[in-house]
Amino acid sequence: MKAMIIANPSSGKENALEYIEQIKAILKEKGYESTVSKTEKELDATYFCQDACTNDYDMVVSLGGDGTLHETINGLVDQTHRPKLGIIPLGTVNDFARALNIPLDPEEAIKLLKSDHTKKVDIGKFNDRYFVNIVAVGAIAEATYDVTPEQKTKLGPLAYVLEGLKELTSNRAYPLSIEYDEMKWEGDSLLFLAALTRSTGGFEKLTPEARVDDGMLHCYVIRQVNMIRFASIATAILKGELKEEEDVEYFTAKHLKISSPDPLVTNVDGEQGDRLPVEMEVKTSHIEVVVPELN
Ligand SMILES: Nc1ncnc2c1ncn2[C@@H]1O[C@H](COP(=O)(O)OP(=O)(O)OP(=O)(O)O)[C@@H](O)[C@H]1O
Repeated sequence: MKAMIIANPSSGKENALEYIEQIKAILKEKGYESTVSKTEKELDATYFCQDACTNDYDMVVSLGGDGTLHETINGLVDQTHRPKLGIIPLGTVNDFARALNIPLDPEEAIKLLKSDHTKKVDIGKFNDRYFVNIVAVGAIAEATYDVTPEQKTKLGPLAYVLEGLKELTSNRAYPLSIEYDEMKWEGDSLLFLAALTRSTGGFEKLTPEARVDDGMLHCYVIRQVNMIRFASIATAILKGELKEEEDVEYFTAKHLKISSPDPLVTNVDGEQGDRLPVEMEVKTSHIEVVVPELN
């Protein structure tokens, strides 16, 4: 069997290469011959992964942060032969690893590669690219670009949450039109979220209803509210009860289109995405990931 290790030397603490021998040794025990592909720039992970698919590799291991993982998955999704995916998280947020209960300690995640336990997970299509965790539209989505690399290193996921909350309190709402399955929602919204997993933005309670393999986008629309109501929504987020709030519309969808008269930018798995209008759908149980047995 053949495995490709896609390693981003610049991820996290810039120590990806220190783990390569350990990964190779574990994969060898499992009967894999490994090739190492080191990324040098944006999209390298996507091209490497596409090569692994067309050359019939049996497994691809992403060794890096969410950016590397995202690029790797984008290389997998459209292929007919899709190798199993192993994830060694080295980044700051590691949302997808959290959602799948993959250890955040790289050494522990490497040991997990021995496991025969896998899970087929949903992938979201967003215009002509893919996402695994969450799409956000509104003030919080715009805010995540203000997080500096220093803040990210010091505060980790909290940096996004703090920036996001700061922006939300500015109480800027945007007119949104959301067509989902056979339904439609229109109104002014502070924030729209479409989540595939329960771990989003480094927060394990933001979207607790979402499961990685339920074939659904879990959507939350926060309406324009006054500061008192906003405080109640912020508390609900911390308790994992966002959908219970009266100013929050919650629905699930397999397919949706979202538009606005304002040229709003989107945030897709923590990175800047296309401006509205955008279209999303779910590819159900599309990628097989090595996970711990408790999944
Ligand atoms: N050798 C390299 N040097 C610099 N950047 C690279 C290199 N190889 C890939 N990249 C780019 O670095 C981006 C960020 O990588 P990644 O998300 O893995 O690390 P990170 O930023 O430390 O993680 P996180 O975002 O979770 O904190 C990737 O999306 C990729 O485009």
